[in-house]
Formats: sequence, structure tokens, C-alpha cells
Amino acid sequence: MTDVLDLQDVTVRRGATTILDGLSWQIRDGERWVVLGRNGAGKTSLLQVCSGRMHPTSGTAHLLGERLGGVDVFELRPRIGLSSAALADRIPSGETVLDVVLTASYGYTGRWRESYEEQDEARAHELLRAFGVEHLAARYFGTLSEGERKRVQIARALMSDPELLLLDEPAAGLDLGGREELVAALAELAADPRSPVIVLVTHHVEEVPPGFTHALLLRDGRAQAAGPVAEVLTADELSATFGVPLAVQRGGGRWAARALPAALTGARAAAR
Ligand SMILES: Nc1ncnc2c1ncn2[C@@H]1O[C@H](COP(=O)(O)OP(=O)(O)OP(=O)(O)O)[C@@H](O)[C@H]1O
Repeated sequence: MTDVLDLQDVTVRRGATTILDGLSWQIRDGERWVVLGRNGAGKTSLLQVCSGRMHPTSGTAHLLGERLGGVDVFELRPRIGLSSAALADRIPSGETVLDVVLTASYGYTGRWRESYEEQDEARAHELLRAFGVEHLAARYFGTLSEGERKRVQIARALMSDPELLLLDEPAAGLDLGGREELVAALAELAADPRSPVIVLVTHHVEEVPPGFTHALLLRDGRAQAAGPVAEVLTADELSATFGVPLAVQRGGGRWAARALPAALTGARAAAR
């Protein structure tokens, strides 16, 4: 079986900064991954590589069986859904919610847009409904709350029926209720066998939806740990990743982490 994603010894350098440092990572069909790491660990850069938007300085990246550098990325990108703050920033605030979702398919079906328009619209509505924001279809994107925007962005990322869905901090900026609703929506997505392979970047284990199968912990551009969630989301591995001694609990398919008493004073600095 071909890996959905296969990174071999991937290094990304920008000037004197090594952003990803000899990272090897494989994702197989049906897997749902969460990527955790401190600020600056390289998570967003990793998703840039995984979406074909950034090329490794050295090493090889195969996305959906195609080698990055040896394939037309414009053919590859519609097969990969991406939701990120950088992409959201590029959406004109005066665009309607329906168009925000619809336009994601244009690059893929643009040539046949006339004959597929109705079908595209029906799909966009269906996705907005799935994420509880169909009632906002006619609203301008710029008038939405942060939580509403996040849902629309995920609907947009799914519009081209991607084989790989990359979500960069989809819960950032949400209030507690909004976060819980999003986690529930992602758990539902994860449980659906028709869903694409999912990679979710987050800072918080509390945001790992039930049903996510694997975790990658990034530290300084390297894999601190990677594998099934139960083996990776441990107190030891998370403490090493975040540079603070942590207690980790699992219950009801969810995770929670807190610093051990007195751990905060100086421990983070010492772990650097
Ligand atoms: N073009 C660039 N030139 C130089 N350094 C860069 C460039 N892009 C990213 N970096 C650096 O690479 C490191 C990783 O950045 P990245 O955004 O991938 O981290 P992250 O894990 O997503 O961080 P955060 O959790 O804060 O969003 C950071 O130190 C960042 O400053």
C-alpha cells in the first residue's frame, strides 16, 4: 500500500535557521494524526511541506504517491485540503461564505465550471450544513465570528474532496463552547470512513478529538516521538516536547495535561 505521506530525512533551512531537521514521517490511509509542539517547533512549516507549498532543502517528500519536486504542484494541491490562518487571511472580507467554500473547487473543476456549478453549490451547502454554518451561506466572510470562520475554513478545505486534510490550529481563538463544538465535529469527521486522512496541528492535548489514531510530537524541527496516540501522548514524551514536567490524563476519549506542582518555576528554562 502506498503511503499517503512519506517524508524521508526532510530538512528545511531558511538562512541560518534550521526549521525542520532530518524529519522522517509516514502516514497511511485511514489514519488521523495530531501534531503537537511548542511555539516555533516547526508545525506550520511541516504542513507547508505536506501541502506542497514548501520544498525541503534536503531529503525527499512524497505526497499522495507523488514526489514533491517531480510533480506539478498545481495538480497535487486540489487533492490536499488545507485550513490555516495564513490562507484565511487571504480570503477577501467581502466574499460570501458560499463563495469562500465554492472557490476552493475552482482550481480543480474550473474548466467545467458551467456544467458542474449546480453540483458544486449543492456540495458547498452540504459541507456548510455538516459544520453547522449553512445559515451563514449568504453572509460576508469578514462579518463572521472566529468560531464561524474556522468552521467555514474546514468546509472550504473539504470542498475539493481531498485525499489528505491538513488543519493548522483550527481551534485557535475559539471560546470553550466553540472549541468543544469543533472537537465534536472533528471527532465525527474522524469516525467517518469516507473522510480523508487528517492531520491536525494544535498546541493543546485538550483539542485532540476522540478517534484520532496517531500523534507526532515536534521539538526543534525533529520528531520527539511519533506513533499511536496511546504510546506518544504520555507524560514523559509531552514533558520533553514542551519543556515542562506535565501530568497527563486520558478519559472519555479526550486528553488533559497540567504542569506538575512547582514545575513551572524555572523548569521550562532548564529544559531548553
Ligand atoms: N522564512 C523563514 N525564515 C526564517 N525563519 C523562519 C521562516 N519561516 C519560519 N521560520 C522559523 O522557523 C521556526 C518554525 O516556524 P513554524 O511557524 O513552522 O513553527 P510553529 O511550530 O508552527 O510555531 P507556532 O506554534 O508558534 O505557530 C520559527 O522559529 C520561525 O521563526
